[in-house]
Amino acid sequence: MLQANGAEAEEEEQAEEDCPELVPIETKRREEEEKPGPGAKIPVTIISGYLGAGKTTLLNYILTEQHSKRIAVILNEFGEGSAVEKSLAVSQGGELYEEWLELGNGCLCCSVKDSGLRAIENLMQKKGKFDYILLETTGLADPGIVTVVDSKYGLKHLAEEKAGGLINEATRQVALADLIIINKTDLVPEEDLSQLRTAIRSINGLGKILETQRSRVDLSNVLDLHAFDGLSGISLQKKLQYVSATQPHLDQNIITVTFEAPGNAKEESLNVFIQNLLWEKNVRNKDGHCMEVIRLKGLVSIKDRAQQVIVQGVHELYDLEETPVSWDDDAQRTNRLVFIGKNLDKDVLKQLFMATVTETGKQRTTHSKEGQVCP
Ligand SMILES: Nc1nc2c(ncn2[C@@H]2O[C@H](COP(=O)(O)OP(=O)(O)OP(=O)(O)O)[C@@H](O)[C@H]2O)c(=O)[nH]1
Ligand SMILES: [Zn+2]
Repeated sequence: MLQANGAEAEEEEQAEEDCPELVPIETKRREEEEKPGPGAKIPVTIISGYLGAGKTTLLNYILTEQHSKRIAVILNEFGEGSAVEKSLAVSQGGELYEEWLELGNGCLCCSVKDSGLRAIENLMQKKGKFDYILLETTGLADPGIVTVVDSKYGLKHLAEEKAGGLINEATRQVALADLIIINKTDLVPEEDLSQLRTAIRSINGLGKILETQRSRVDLSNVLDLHAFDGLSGISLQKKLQYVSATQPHLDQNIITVTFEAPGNAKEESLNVFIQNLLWEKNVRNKDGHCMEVIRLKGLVSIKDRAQQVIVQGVHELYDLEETPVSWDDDAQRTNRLVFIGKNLDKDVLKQLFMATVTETGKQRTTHSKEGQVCP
């Protein structure tokens, strides 16, 4: 997770291989901004989107808009060469600071892992505390993702075909998003907008969709994308309940599926289940195609744990996080999971989950056909 976490800060130094954890912000928060919930975590929002969709416009809007939040912004502009100069702007009490840092090319989790993370750490130490960190990027990202889609070219980008049946970048960005901003609505008639909306919703049944001009969005929608989740398992439970399963729309075949399975999950087995999906990629649908999960989100009940646990997954990265919310009584204990990805089959996933993860299930170790390995 890309969030500051006091306990992990020291380990971070040694565990260079692991994905990043930001340094702790031990300074006291301003009282009027004191929020409930555990520790001083800084939400990281990542702004992705196709070239020219309006990411910079959104960042500029956020930085110039009146708000009482202290926000650090890292611009991850496109450029040539193996190391690209990134502009880093910091809005603090209305003033704007700028810095430059070097991030290696490649997907965000790798970039942030090395120099990017260090730059953020330095920044935090130098400038003190921030309420939010925003990153603009076109690559892979951690939870807290805003994707800006161009009204005029969005459909075309979503339909782009990639060699070898790979998922195109635009679809991936929409699939990963917690918030999808359909920007430049001034450029297209309602009919086109409606088509784009349908295509986006068919890919991602979980994220919120907003429509804007000049990326002018209510900031409360952009900041704190996951604070809600972390503070209240109950709210997430409600939210997940209303997630719509989707039907494939464009050729990309990325859909959202969701299921609920009552009972307790065995933590060990849950990890194996998730790792088979995200790491081994050896879970097949009824046609024998390997499922490819881009985004995973859920609220689970883990055996011997009083609190509700949130599952967050983005590509190979995933994370189980305890919420402050307890299960009221045992009858209420249930697991609700949402998957966004390719070749997904709800029935197969649910059966596998019930058979291998929940307490009552019969033991079954793997779901892959023998001798066949998923790519
Ligand atoms: N017509 C119209 N143009 C817009 C809107 N929002 C942004 N633009 C324009 O679109 C262009 C690209 O916007 P940027 O914010 O630079 O897009 P970006 O996603 O940061 O682009 P890259 O960093 O190159 O990927 C600029 O010329 C903006 O002025 C909008 O709502 N309507
Ligand atoms: Zn990576």
